[in-house]
Amino acid sequence: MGSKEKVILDKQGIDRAVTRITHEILEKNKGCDDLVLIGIRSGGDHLAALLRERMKEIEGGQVPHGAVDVTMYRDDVGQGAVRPLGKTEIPFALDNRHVILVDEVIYTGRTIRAAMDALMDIGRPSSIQLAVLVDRGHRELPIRADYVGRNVPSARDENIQVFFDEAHQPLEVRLIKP
Ligand SMILES: O=P(O)(O)OC[C@H]1O[C@H](OP(=O)(O)OP(=O)(O)O)[C@H](O)[C@@H]1O
Ligand SMILES: O=c1cc[nH]c(=O)[nH]1
Repeated sequence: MGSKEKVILDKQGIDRAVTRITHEILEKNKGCDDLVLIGIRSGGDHLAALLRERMKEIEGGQVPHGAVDVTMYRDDVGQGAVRPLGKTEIPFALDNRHVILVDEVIYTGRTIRAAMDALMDIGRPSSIQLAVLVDRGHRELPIRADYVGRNVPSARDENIQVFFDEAHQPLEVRLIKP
């Protein structure tokens, strides 16, 4: 790791944040009966899988888990090469369910706007709630997260990256200075 990088959350810190967020989701929704978890590719789906596991440990229920690729819904889709990060895979109905949308980092909010449009094309959920591991500020749209692992004040030219191992388990979150 270079001197321009700083670890914001290590494995244990991520684990604690995921556990806390899971409890907050279960508290707010009075359990997991009507929930579905949708992760945004490519890292949000790994975090959604982790939340699903944690919910099973705490509550015993199996929450449906899907993934959304937002590439074609992005507002900059016409401005460069389009590189889908994976497929949208939601093999269940969203109607009348509470969707927990999951992503690694929220910054401008544009990815979340795209994800909400993608989901609304698929069904009509009762609600969409947003869980992120890191909120780094600098929103450009009126969007906020309902569940946040860590708020990290950042400069616009910095970058925050979540690293995963080969089994898609989160390893650490780093702030990278230019
Ligand atoms: O709020 P925003 O300004 O839209 O930024 C947040 C998005 O940026 C990152 O994805 P990125 O586009 O870097 O792709 P990645 O998931 O492959 O890292 C992150 O995972 C979020 O999806
Ligand atoms: O710092 C940032 C900004 C957008 N997306 C990220 O993953 N990190």
